[in-house]
Amino acid sequence: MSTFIFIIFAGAPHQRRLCRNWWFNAHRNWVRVLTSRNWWFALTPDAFHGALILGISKRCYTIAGGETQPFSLICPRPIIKSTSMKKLPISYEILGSGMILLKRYISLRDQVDIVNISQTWGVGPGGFYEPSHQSGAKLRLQMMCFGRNWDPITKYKKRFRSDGSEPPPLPSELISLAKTTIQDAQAHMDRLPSMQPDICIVNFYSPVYGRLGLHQDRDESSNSLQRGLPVVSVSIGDSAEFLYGKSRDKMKVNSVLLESGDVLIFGGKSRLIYHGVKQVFPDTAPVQLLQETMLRPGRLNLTDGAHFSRSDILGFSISHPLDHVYDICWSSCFSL
Ligand SMILES: O=C(O)CCC(=O)C(=O)O
Ligand SMILES: [Fe+2]
Repeated sequence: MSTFIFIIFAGAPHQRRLCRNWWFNAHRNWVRVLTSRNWWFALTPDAFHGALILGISKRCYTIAGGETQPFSLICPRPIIKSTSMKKLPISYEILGSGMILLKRYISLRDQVDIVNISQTWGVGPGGFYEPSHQSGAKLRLQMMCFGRNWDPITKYKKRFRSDGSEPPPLPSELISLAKTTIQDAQAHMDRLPSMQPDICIVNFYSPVYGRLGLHQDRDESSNSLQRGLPVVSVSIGDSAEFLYGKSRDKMKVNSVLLESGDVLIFGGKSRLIYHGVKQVFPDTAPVQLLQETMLRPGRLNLTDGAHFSRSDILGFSISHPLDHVYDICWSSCFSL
């Protein structure tokens, strides 16, 4: 179910966009005061000083919490606007040492499979939920984990979530995808270690409202971080503006567009880059993907990583010029 709001913003296109972004930000704490089957009235005292907003309740765009149903990636709806899948070939862009963006790397077929896998597990125990920061503020996304539980407060410390659920096992398709992607990336760049994933964080961002602040992925084992074992980040659905940089300084970060089917890898010297999602652009998902999956408006991101490295498991740490070769052997042990 989704929520459609009809509000007309006047002005030049950039003013309308600013206004719309502001409105979505200001209304994340909607208060529903009256509902019927298809209509509801929401009071928004924070932004409009008590103005009454009229909406039609269908729920795909529901961005505030309070739902009792598990969050579903699927939402049947007419596809009004969307982009058709570009017939451009796969290409790559090196964004830094150990950081590479593979454009259009994942085929439509595989994107559909990834949505279906995420949906199947996402509605079950250990599925999507809205995580909170220590302050109590909610992250502006839905999240679930495969393989190992991570959340912004307990990090990897707790095996079970506060609702008692355990993360589902990491699907073999996601393991193979991460490993193959790294192998392909290694053909284009040096100093990118191989990686055997044991964790995948799945995020879903609503358009306009969804975002993720600048952060480092640094809760994995110290061996994994020291060895720069890469993170493999897969984007599906609406496009996003992704920020990355050496520090949290917003003035110094770089920005790149992540589109459906793109894979971003950061390992080696870039393993601890600051990164975040600034915004998700509505109606930018490929129309074929929406037709085949009925994916709700927004962006799905899967971040695969290695919480443990080979050294953690073998109980010693190797630092050797041939580390790269060891890593390949180690990965092949797992793929047998
Ligand atoms: O959605 C993305 O592209 C980034 C996700 C991310 O950084 C994370 O889950 O740690
Ligand atoms: Fe991250």
